[in-house]
Order: sequence, then C-alpha cells, then structure tokens
Amino acid sequence: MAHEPGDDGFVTVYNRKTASREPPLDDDTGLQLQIFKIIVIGDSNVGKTCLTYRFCGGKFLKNPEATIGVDFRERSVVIDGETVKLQIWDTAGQERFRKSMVEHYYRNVHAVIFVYDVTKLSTLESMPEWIEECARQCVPPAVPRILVGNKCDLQARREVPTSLAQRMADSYNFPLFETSAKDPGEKEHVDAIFLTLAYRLKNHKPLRLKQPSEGSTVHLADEQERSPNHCTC
Ligand SMILES: Nc1nc2c(ncn2[C@@H]2O[C@H](COP(=O)(O)OP(=O)(O)OP(=O)(O)O)[C@@H](O)[C@H]2O)c(=O)[nH]1
Repeated sequence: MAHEPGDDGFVTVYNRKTASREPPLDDDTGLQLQIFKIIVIGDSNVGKTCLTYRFCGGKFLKNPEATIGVDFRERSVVIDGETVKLQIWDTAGQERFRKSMVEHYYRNVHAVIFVYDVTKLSTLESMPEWIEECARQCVPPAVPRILVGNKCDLQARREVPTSLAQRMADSYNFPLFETSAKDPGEKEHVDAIFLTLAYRLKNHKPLRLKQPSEGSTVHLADEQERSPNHCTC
C-alpha cells in the first residue's frame, strides 16, 4: 500500500519518491548499524502491507491501498545486545504495479517472506510462482525464506488447512508461520516472525523454524537449511 510518512502515526521511512539516506550510526556505539533488507512477496490483497505495518508501526492499518512498486519501512531491534535495523520492502502484489521493479526487489536481499491468505486457496497455489521468480532473480539459496499464512482471525472463512501449507513449506524446507496482521492478540507473534529472521541474519546461522500444528508455539532449532532454488544465471 502506498503510504505517506506521518499518516496515522506510522513511519514509512522512505519510498520511491524520496532520496536514499546515508547508513545510520548506532547511538550507543557510534558504529554503523547492521541493516538487513527483507522483502515481503505474495499475491495482491494477502496482507503484506498490513503485516509490515503491524511490525513497524505496531498497529493494524485499516484502509490500505494497493501497493504501487514498493514501500519501505524499517524498525530497529536489539539482538543479543546489539541494535540491527530491519529494512522491510513491502512489494506490490499486482503485476501491473510491480513489473518494472522486480529486479530492485531482489537485489542484495537478506531474507524473503512469502505471504499467502489462509482464506484464499489460490494465494497458496500461486506460491511456487513467487518462489520461482525469487530463484530466477538469483537470490542465493542461503538467503532465508519463510512462508506466512495471514488472516488467521477469519477462521470461519479458512480455505487453507495448516496441513496443506505445511506440506508446501516442507517441500521447500521453509519454516511456516500462521498469523493475523489484524488480530491485536497476534501482535507479538508478528513481531516474533520478524525477530526470528533478525536473529538468524544477525548470527549468520542456518535456522529452521517449526510450527508443527495450528496455533502452536514456534520453535527455533538450528538445522541445516536446504533450498530447491538454484540460480541458473
Ligand atoms: N481479516 C483480516 N484482514 C486483513 C488482514 N491483513 C490484511 N487484511 C485486509 O486485507 C486487505 C489487503 O491488505 P493489504 O495489506 O493491502 O494487502 P497487500 O498484500 O499489501 O496487497 P497489494 O498491495 O495489492 O499487494 C485489506 O482490506 C486489509 O484490511 C488480517 O490479518 N485479517
């Protein structure tokens, strides 16, 4: 969703209209902050903007518009006593709003979050295409990828059973999370998803995340990551 800085108290740090900035320094150490670029990918309307807004702004965005190109948001988090900056690229799901931007999305990316909507089976079915696009853009297999099912607050309208999504996640060896950008009770879970990635990136560790059953705790375990995505470039 295209969102201007200051709207609704939410910080979109910069977007396609604004200039890039110098890398910031850590206030405490004076050293350059570690910045990790994380892109959020998936069909239009699955809730990519709302998820990134929830993480970076702490609230549910009530009336999002379709993202055009990309919106950037960022949040600093402390991992093992060190501050790292997560730069979240909220990408457009609609083809017409993304086609000229695709290469920029994937360039120098540190992690990829694939999002589907648990109330719309087609958004999970199209996941292999998004994963394939990521591979085509030469994102190295070692770059962590996770699968996120959003809109879990709409249980009565659920079309995607956890078991089905888990099978897909397993076939790519991605961790699976299910959550809701809307449900305030899921705020900490949304944070945990991004923080888990941050931990993984900060520590340069392969990390496998397991969510064995719906609504259960996410477990972290160090395991060797395997990805079927091989760069053919
Ligand atoms: N019930 C519910 N609705 C949600 C949730 N997340 C997003 N929505 C709604 O889903 C619609 C699409 O949300 P967006 O965040 O704009 O979706 P997007 O994936 O960024 O869409 P594009 O910008 O077109 O790619 C909006 O009407 C949101 O209010 C959620 O967790 N639960």
